[in-house]
Order: sequence, then C-alpha cells, then structure tokens
Amino acid sequence: MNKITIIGAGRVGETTAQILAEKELCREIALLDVREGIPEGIALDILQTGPFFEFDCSVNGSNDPQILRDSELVIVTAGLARKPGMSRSDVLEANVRIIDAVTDQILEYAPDAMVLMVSNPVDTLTYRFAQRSGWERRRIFGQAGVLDASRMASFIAQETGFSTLDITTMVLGGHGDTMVPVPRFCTINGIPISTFISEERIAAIMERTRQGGAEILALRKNSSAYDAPGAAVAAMVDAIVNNRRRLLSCVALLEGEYGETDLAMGVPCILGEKGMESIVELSLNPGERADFDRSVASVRGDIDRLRAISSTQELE
Ligand SMILES: NC(=O)c1ccc[n+]([C@@H]2O[C@H](COP(=O)([O-])OP(=O)(O)OC[C@H]3O[C@@H](n4cnc5c(N)ncnc54)[C@H](O)[C@@H]3O)[C@@H](O)[C@H]2O)c1
Ligand SMILES: O=C(O)C[C@H](O)C(=O)O
Repeated sequence: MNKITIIGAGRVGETTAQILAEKELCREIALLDVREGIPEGIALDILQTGPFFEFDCSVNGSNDPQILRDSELVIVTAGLARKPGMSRSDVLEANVRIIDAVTDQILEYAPDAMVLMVSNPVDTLTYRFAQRSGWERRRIFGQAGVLDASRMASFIAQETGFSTLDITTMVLGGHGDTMVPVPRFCTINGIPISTFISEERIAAIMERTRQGGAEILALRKNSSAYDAPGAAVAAMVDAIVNNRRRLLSCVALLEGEYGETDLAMGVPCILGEKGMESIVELSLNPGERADFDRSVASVRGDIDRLRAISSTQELE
C-alpha cells in the first residue's frame, strides 16, 4: 500500500503510526490533527526512529486536511477518550461531532479510501460514518474484537502458563461491557480451553476481558489503553496490506447477517485487500445467542441516542 493517513495524532494515533512504520506497512504515513504543531512533531519524531528500526517510508503531519489526498486507507482515532468512571458511550455526544467533521474531510479529500474506525464508541461511530458517507460496507470497518481477543488471549496465557502464540480467542458483539467472549471458539493449539481451565476460571477470564479497557484506564488513570490498541489496528492493517484474508472479529455493517440490519457491531470478518470482504456467520448456541442479543440491544441503545443527537444538531 502506498499511503495511510491517521486522523487524530493522540496516544492511539501516535502508537499506531510508529508500529505501521516499524512494520513498513506502507510507503507514506500521514498524521492529521487539529492541535497546532503536534502532528508535525510526532511525524518527525517517528521518522527519526527509522535508522534504528530500519524503515525508510515517509512520515508527515499536518493540520491541513489536504494531507488526506491519495490515501488508500484512513484510520480514525480522533476524539475524546473516556475518563475513569465513564463508559465508552459517555463520549458519544462529543465524538459524533468530531467524527462528522472528519467524515466530511475524508469525503472531500480521500473519497476512494477505506476507513478503519477506532474512536469510541466504535460500533456506533462506524455506523455513523457509514450513514454519512453512503459508501459500500466493505470499505468501512472498525477495530474492537482484535484488541478484546488479544486481551483474552493474554489472560488465558497468564492462567495456563502456555504461550500466547498457541492461543486463539474470539470476542464478538459491541465494544462495551456487553461484549461477547466466546470460550467455545477459544483454543490452545486447537484444543478447547475447557481442557485446561475450569468453568469458574473461564467465567472470570470472560468478565476480565469485558472489563479489559476499564482495568487499564483505572491503572493508567489519565489515559485509556493505547499500546495494545495500536498493535490491534496494525494487525488489521497488515491483513489488508498483505491481502492475508484473515478471519478477525471486526466492527462491520450488518445486512441481515445474524438476523440484524441497520447496525454495526463486532462479528467475524474476512479482512483482505478489498477491506471487509465478507462476514462469517457462526452458529451460536442459545446462551451465546442470548449474550449476543444483549449486546445488540446495547449498541442499538447508542444508535437511538445518536439519532436524538443528530436531530438536536439539525435544530441548532
Ligand atoms: N476501538 C478501540 O479499541 C479503542 C482503543 C483505544 C482507544 N479508542 C478510542 O480512540 C480515541 C482516541 O483515544 P486516544 O487515547 O488516542 O485519545 P487522545 O486524546 O490521546 O487523542 C485524540 C486526538 O484526537 C484529536 N482530535 C480531536 N478532534 C479532532 C479533529 N476534528 N480532527 C483531527 N484530530 C482531532 C485530538 O487533538 C487528539 O490529539 C478515543 O475515542 C478512545 O476511546 C478506541
Ligand atoms: O477503554 C477504553 O475506553 C479504550 C478502548 O476502547 C479499550 O478497550 O482500551
């Protein structure tokens, strides 16, 4: 891939840019932010790590949205992060205004790009981008399940002492407290985790996964997570750039899959050079389906709030 632009040169944006550069996932990385000097400063700083990490792609920053021109992929990390005690949905109102502004810039300067949404609440903002852009859904997806699955894998590794390299996990649903870790689809080198971990401990790992973002936020205090989120975004970019057609849990627009429409949420997707190429429909058992439905209801609650915010904005 030639050019990737990251909108929002904050903690997640900066970490993502550094990893993309280190992995040389494109020839040009651009950072766009509203804070004066910051995107230029971060870009220069990352560029100067090139001799150590042996990359030679360019890294540029700007406050000018024209930097989006020629981007093949745009990663959106602009917006407020929650503070301790808040849910991700509590920043919906502030972030929808930012995402609308960013969407209009993408439509103007990078109308042929793919968009990877990261800003929270990510399911609802992915949906918002889709509504406002009217783009085909394969070009629009969000990051949530890759991060949540990596958290779950880390907890399973800690529990069992086995290598994370052998651990496969799957987390579906909305990226909030109702997310759906699915232990039936979690294995250690193909062997179900229930072979090694008791039912009670699996339940504890599922709950810790649901609270994974809040746990980091409580410890870091003034910052939500950004190291693992940046790595999760980079894993999705790697799948696209190298056309790996990986099966990853991504936020995707549902058009009848899982019996849902007019909704974006975490489901297993095939991610490759064309973007979100298809959604894989898993057969969920009654308990998993009930958890999934609870998550659907939660994301739909945010989408209803989104509609209320939109109509208020139209009146302003
Ligand atoms: N989906 C996930 O898994 C996941 C993981 C981590 C963080 N997040 C979310 O990502 C977002 C960013 O988190 P962060 O920790 O990097 O926050 P941050 O405050 O460090 O960075 C946000 C950046 O956005 C910029 N910004 C605001 N309005 C803008 C605009 N209109 N155009 C361009 N830039 C703009 C700010 O100036 C700031 O630099 C938050 O909403 C957070 O909740 C999501
Ligand atoms: O927890 C947050 O608010 C940030 C992000 O969604 C995360 O899961 O780390």
